[in-house]
Amino acid sequence: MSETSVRQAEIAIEQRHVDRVYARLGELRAEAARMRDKSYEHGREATPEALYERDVMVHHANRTLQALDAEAEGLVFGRLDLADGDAVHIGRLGIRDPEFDNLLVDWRAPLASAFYQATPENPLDVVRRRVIRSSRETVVDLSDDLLDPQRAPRDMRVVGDGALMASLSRARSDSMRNIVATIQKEQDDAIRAPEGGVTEITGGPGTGKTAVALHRAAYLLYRDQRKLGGAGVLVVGPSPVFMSYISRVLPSMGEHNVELRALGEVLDGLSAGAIDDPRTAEVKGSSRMVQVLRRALRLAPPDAPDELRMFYRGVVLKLQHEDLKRIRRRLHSKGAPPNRSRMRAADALLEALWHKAKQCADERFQPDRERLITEIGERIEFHRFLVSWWPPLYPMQVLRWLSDPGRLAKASRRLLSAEEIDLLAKSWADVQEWTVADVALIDELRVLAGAPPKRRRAPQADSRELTTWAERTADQPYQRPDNYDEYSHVVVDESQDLSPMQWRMVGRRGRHASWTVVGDPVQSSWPDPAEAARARQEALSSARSHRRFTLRTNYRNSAEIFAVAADAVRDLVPADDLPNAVRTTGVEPVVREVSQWPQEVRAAAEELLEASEGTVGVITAMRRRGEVGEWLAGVGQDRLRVVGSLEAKGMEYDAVLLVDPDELAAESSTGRRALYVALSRATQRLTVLKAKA
Ligand SMILES: Nc1ncnc2c1ncn2[C@@H]1O[C@H](COP(=O)(O)OP(=O)(O)OP(=O)(O)O)[C@@H](O)[C@H]1O
Repeated sequence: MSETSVRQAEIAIEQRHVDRVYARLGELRAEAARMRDKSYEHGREATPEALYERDVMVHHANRTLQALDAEAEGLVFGRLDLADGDAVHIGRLGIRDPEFDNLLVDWRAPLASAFYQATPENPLDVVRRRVIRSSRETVVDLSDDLLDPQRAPRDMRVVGDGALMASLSRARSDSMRNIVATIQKEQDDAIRAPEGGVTEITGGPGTGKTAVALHRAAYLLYRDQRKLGGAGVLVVGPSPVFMSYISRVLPSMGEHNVELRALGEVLDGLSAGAIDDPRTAEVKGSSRMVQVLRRALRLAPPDAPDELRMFYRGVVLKLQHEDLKRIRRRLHSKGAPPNRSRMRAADALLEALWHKAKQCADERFQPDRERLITEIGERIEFHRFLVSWWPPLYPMQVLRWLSDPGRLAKASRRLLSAEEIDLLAKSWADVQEWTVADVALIDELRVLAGAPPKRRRAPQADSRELTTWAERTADQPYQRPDNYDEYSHVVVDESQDLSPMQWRMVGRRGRHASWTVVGDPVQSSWPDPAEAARARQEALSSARSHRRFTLRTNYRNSAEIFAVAADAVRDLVPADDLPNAVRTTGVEPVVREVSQWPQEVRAAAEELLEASEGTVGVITAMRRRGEVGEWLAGVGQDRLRVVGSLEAKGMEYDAVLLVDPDELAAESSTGRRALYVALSRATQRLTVLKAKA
C-alpha cells in the first residue's frame, strides 16, 4: 500500500468512530429534549430522583452543544492504543454509549492523562498516540507517535509527521484556539497540578503560559466542579483586546463558569480601557497611593461648610472652623470608614454643641445635656448641616476632587513629589474616561470609604424623600456596597505587569481562593519589581502552598524571529530566562530604515498582508497608534490590527510590522523589555521600520 492509501485507510477507520460519536450525540440531544419536555409536563408528579436525572442530562447535553457551537473543530482529537490492545479516544468532552462504555474520554479525565504524559522514555503503556484533525464532523488528517515499538502489533500503522508543528504553523485568527490536541508534557504538568495554594507558571514569550492557564482553569473546573463551580473562577488579563482574543478557549471546552476580566474591568460596573502615559501610570500604581487616598478621604469635602450655628433656647451655639477641623480629625483617627461613621459624626457634633452650651450657661440659660442632644439632633437644619459636612463619599467623586493640586498636595505630603502631584492632578482634571490605573484606585477608595449607610425604605409607597442608597446611586452602579465578588480560583495572566495597587485590587477578589499566577519577569513593564513583589506576596498571603513551573519552549515565534527579539534583552537577563524557539521557517525578519513614514508603513503592511494568510499586527508606541491607524486607513480591512505597545501584551499575529522601535522603547519606563514584547508577537514574519538616523 502506498503512504497515501495507508493514510486514507486510517482516516476512514477514525471517521467511523467520529460518526459513532456524533450519532450518539444526536441520541443524547433528543433524549435530553424529550426528558425535559416530559418532565415539564409532569413536573409536579416527578420524583426528586427523576428530576435530578433530567437536570443532569439536560445540563450535559447543553454543555456539549455549547462546546460544539463554540468550536467547529476537534470534538474527537486523539486516540491512544494501549499495550493490552485497547484503544481509547480522547475529546474535548466525555461521551458514553448506551451501555455506559466510553465512546470519548474527556481530555481532563485521569484516563486521558497518558495522552499528554507518555514519552518514548516512559510510554505509560501507550504504544501509539494519534492526533486526529477534523473539520466539523469530517476527519481530515492524522498524526502518530509510536512510543513503544517493542510492544506494537505487527499490523499497526503509523502515519503523519508532527501534529504540534502542523498546529504551530497554521495561520492565526482573532481568537486563540484551544491546544487540547497538542499539549506538551511540561505544559500538562502545570495544567494538572493540584488545585490548592498558588501555582506559578513562568516562561518566556510564546511558551504557552496563557494557553496553559486557561486549560488549567478548564481542568480544575472539571475535576473540582463542586468546590470551584460555586464562587467560580476569575481570569484577569491585561486588556479588553486580549480578553476577547482568549475568550473562546474555555467555551470550546464547555466551560462557561469563568469570568474573564481585563484589569480595567475588575471592578463591577466599570470598564476602563484608556491607558495613562507610563509616568502617570507608575505613580497611580504605586503603593504610596494607599496612604494618599486614605488622607484624601480625611480632608473636608471641597464644599463643606466651615461653621455650624444653632439657635438654642435664645442662645447662639457656634462651632467654628478650628472646632470642626478638630472634630473631623478625631473622628478619622478612630479608623472606621467614613461612610460608616455618619452617626458618630452626628454624635460628635452634638457633643461639641453641648460643650459650647455649657460654656454659655448662666442663671437664665441652664442647658441639660440629654435634652439638648435630643432636640438639636432632631432638627432638620442639623441634618442638612451633617449631610454637607460629612456627606457620603463616592470613590469617583473623591478622585475627581484630587484634580485640585492644592488638595492633592495636602493628601500626598511627603509621599509624592511636586512633579508627581502635577501629573496626577492633570490626569483627573475634566475626566472624560477613567483609565485602567484609576480602576485600582477607585476600588481602594471604595474599601477605605466603606459603603454609605443604607437608609431604611420609607413605609409609605408614595414617599419620595427617603430612598435607599442603592436607588440614589442607581446611575452609578459601580458604587455598590463594599462587598465585592470573591472567587474560588483566580488566574492572573501577564502578572509581571500588575502594579502594587492592582495586586491589592485583585487580591481582594481571592482572599480565600487558590491561584494560578502566570507571567514572565523579562517582559515586565513595571519599573519597581521589588515593590510589586511585596504587593503580590501580600495579595497571595492566605495561600499556604506554592508550586512553580517553568516553560522553556517558545511555540509562537519562528527561531529566526525570536533571535531578533532576544537580542533586545540578551545583556539584561540571564540566558536561562530566554526560551528556546524550535520552529524554523527560513524567513529572516526584515529591518529597514525609513524616512517617508506614512508611505513606507503602508507599503510594508501591504507586503506582509500579501505574504501571510492570517492576522497582521502593526505595533507602535502608545502615543503614535492613532496616527499610524490613520496612515493605514483602508489597508487590510479585517486582517490588520494597529496596536500600541501595551495593547500588544499577550497578543499574537501571523506577521508583525513594528513601527519605530526606538520611539516605542523610549516611551516605556522599561525600554528594551517593552521592545522585547513587541518583537516576540509574530509567528511567521516580522518587519521592523526604524527612523533613518
Ligand atoms: N502545546 C501546544 N500546541 C499547540 N500550540 C501551542 C502549544 N503551546 C502553545 N501553543 C501556541 O503558542 C502560542 C503562544 O501561546 P501563549 O500565548 O499561551 O504564550 P504565552 O507564554 O502566554 O506568551 P506571552 O508571554 O508572549 O504572552 C499560541 O498560539 C498557542 O496556541
